[in-house]
Amino acid sequence: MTPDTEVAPAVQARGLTKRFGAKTAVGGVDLDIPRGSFFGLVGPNGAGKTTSMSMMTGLLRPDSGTVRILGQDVWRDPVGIKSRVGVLPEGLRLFERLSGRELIGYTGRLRGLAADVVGLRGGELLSVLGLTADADKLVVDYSTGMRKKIALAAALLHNPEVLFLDEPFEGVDPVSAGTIREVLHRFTRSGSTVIFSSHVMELVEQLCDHLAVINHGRVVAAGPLDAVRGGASLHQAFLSLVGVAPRGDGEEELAWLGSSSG
Ligand SMILES: Nc1ncnc2c1ncn2[C@@H]1O[C@H](COP(=O)(O)OP(=O)(O)OP(=O)(O)O)[C@@H](O)[C@H]1O
Repeated sequence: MTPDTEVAPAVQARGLTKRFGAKTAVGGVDLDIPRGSFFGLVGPNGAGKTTSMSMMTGLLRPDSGTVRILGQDVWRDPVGIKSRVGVLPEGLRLFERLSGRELIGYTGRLRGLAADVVGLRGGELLSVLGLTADADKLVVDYSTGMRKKIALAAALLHNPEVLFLDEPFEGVDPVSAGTIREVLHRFTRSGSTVIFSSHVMELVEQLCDHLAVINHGRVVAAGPLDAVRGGASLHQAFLSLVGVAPRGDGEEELAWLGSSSG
C-alpha cells in the first residue's frame, strides 16, 4: 500500500457521468466520502442514486469521470476493488433455489474464503441477523425483510472495508432494522465505511454522520450532517434543496377519486 492509498478517502468520485439515450441520469457527480463514515445518499425518485452507486461499485461503467475507492481506481481494476467492497444492490437478485445457508456457502466460495471461515462467519451472521431458524429454507420462500438480511450477510461475509447499501431498511421490520443498525454501527466503529441510500430522512438523520443530496443527477449538497441540514430538520433541508414547489390544495386534480365524486 502506498502512502497515498493509506490516507485516501473511502470513496472519491470526480465528474461521474452516465447517460441512457437522451437522458442524463448522472451528470458530473463529485463526492468525497471519508473513511469510517456512515454516509447517506439521498434524493428524490429518479435522482440518480442507484446509477451513481452502480458506477462506484464497478457494476456500471461510467461514460466519463473517475471513481476511486481507498485510493484505487475502480474502473482500472474492477475485480481488484471488489474484494474490498461489499454491495447490497437495489432489486435483489438472489439464487432462489438455494437455502440461506447454501447461499452464504456459495458466496464464501466465490470470495475465495476457506470453508471453516465461511462456516464460522456465516453461522454468526445468520445468528446475529435472526436467520438461524430459517437458514435451511429456500431463499424463494423468504420474506422481503429476510431477503434483505441474507443479502446483507452475503455482503459482509468477506469483511469488506467499504459497504454500499441501496435501501437496506426497505421492507424490514423494526426489530430487524434495529439489529441491522447495530451491525452497521459496529462495522463503522471499527473504521470501515457504510454508504447507503434511503428516502427516509429521519433514518438518515439518526444513522449518518455525513451525507450527499442528489437531484437531477447532480450533488446539490454534501458534507457533515449538521452542515447539510443547517439548523433545520433534514426533512426541511431536503425539501428546500430539491426545490419542491407548493402544489396548492390539489382540489381540481383527482376530483374523480373517492366515493363522493359519483
Ligand atoms: N437502465 C436504464 N435505462 C434507461 N434509463 C435508466 C436506466 N437506469 C436508470 N435510468 C434513468 O436514470 C434516472 C436515474 O435513475 P436511478 O435509478 O439512478 O434513480 P434513483 O435516485 O436511484 O431513484 P429511486 O429513488 O426511485 O430508486 C431515472 O430517470 C431513470 O429512469
